[in-house]
Amino acid sequence: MAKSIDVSDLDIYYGDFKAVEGVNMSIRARAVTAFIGPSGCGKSTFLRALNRMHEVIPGARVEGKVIVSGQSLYDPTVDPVAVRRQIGMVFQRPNPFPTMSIYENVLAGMRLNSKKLSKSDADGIVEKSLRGANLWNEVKDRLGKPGMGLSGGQQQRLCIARAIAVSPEVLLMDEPCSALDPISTSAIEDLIHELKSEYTIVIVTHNMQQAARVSDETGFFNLKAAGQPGHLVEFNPTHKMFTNPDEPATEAYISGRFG
Ligand SMILES: Nc1ncnc2c1ncn2[C@@H]1O[C@H](COP(=O)(O)OP(=O)(O)OP(=O)(O)O)[C@@H](O)[C@H]1O
Repeated sequence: MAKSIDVSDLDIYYGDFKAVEGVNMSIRARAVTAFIGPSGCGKSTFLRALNRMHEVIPGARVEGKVIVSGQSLYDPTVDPVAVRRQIGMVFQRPNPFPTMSIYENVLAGMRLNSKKLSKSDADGIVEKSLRGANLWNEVKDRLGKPGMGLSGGQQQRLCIARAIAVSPEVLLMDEPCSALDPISTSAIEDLIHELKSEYTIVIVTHNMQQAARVSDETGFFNLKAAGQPGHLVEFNPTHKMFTNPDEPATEAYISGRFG
């Protein structure tokens, strides 16, 4: 089931360095939320704090609250591995497992969850996930072939199929199209549009046209100065953000006057 995420007063650190400061935000279920902003303002850091991937870096930690449909993500009783299962992540570069077939790549997350699957259940999940990622028709006759043999755009859709195979509640995407050509980018954007009926999707993108095309809500992050923490300047419906933003800094960024 898609879940909403409420963030309050979130500070994010790498050791002593505060990378992101004071974020308050409500991310809606079954909607696409985009994060934009100049390089180094903490978009990826903030995204990784939403599924506890941030803390795998030694010395990294957060202060503040992240509530996922009523449950505190950083509560000491919460298992971070279970969180990462429920809140999946797709990365900038497609990263299928190099030694695995297309079929096994889709199931990799399920296998990690150590679920014993019957052949017919496994077949069903593979087909459903590949259909969900709009890849089924292109690969159905070569499921046993290596995932690495696909094009970049197909590999990224395979990674999305792998992420949705475990039925996550939220999908986090960190610049998922930055390594792709315009046609593959368009395929991923169409897919994001379809997936939002089932999932809560959060996407970091450098491409403002992409944010405008795919998202319902947009957060603009910025830095006050070099070496200072990044912060959320404005969070608004995407249409408003790109036509009539509240903050002059947002206006300057989206009109290309800096960043
Ligand atoms: N593993 C790390 N250890 C220490 N500092 C880090 C680490 N990763 C990121 N940072 C720092 O945290 C700040 C935010 O980085 P982050 O990658 O989140 O920004 P970003 O907005 O996603 O940038 P970009 O758009 O260039 O990807 C930067 O100052 C960066 O140098």
